[in-house]
Amino acid sequence: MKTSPIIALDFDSAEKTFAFLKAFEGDVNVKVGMQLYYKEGPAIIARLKELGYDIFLDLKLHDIPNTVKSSMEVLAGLGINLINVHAAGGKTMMEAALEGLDKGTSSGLVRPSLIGVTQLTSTDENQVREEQLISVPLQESVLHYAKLTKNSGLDGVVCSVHESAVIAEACGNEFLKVTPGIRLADSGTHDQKRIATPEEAHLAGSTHIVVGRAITGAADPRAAYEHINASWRGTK
Ligand SMILES: O=C(O)c1cc(=O)[nH]c(=O)n1[C@@H]1O[C@H](COP(=O)(O)O)[C@@H](O)[C@H]1O
Repeated sequence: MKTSPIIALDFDSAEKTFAFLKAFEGDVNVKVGMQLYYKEGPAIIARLKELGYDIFLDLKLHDIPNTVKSSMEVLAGLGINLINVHAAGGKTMMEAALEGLDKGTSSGLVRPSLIGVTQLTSTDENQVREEQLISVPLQESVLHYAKLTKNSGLDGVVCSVHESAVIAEACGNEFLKVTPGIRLADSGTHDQKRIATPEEAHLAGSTHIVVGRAITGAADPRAAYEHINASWRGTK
């Protein structure tokens, strides 16, 4: 992926997606999530690729190793740049995901980077304790999943900005820290819990930021993108 913000294309149709993208040309990173992919299927990926976008396919696979492996083999053929699984699926599942990607790209396609979702940014300390029955602090749980992801051979994690620095320390600067939950100081949090500004992401060492509603819901999405990009690069 380019080192620029990844715009979450959380739209319910190709029509709305391409209307939104008119302001962006092919020079940004985009994320296709479950809503858009389930609606439009692989065709949406082919169209975005044709226009030159770098693509994060965010389907958060989490199943038995064999199912994840064979699904990844199929998805690898789409020619995407980045894809994810839930780290909670475990080491064997993550290794199987990698195997599937390798198999699906053995004809010469570039293997997409594979990252593990640690704890969703919509999760807080209380949920981890009460609903997941995890007795260690949330940051420790995220760090545990980051190390497990690294030991499984993956390229990085999805985490919140709050955990980027500690993951960099344990897993290295090159290990991807892809951070959603990005909000400007004056915007609403919606369903996110572990939020941070683009400036904070820059300081914490996030390697990528994922931004949806702060751009897609802005009155001027291109201006919002430029503002966030400059803040994240530390040039503002
Ligand atoms: O894997 C993701 O992209 C993801 C992981 C996570 O922990 N939290 C999270 O918000 N996301 C995705 O990042 C995007 C954030 O959107 P906004 O909250 O609108 O910026 C959504 O498309 C989520 O599906």
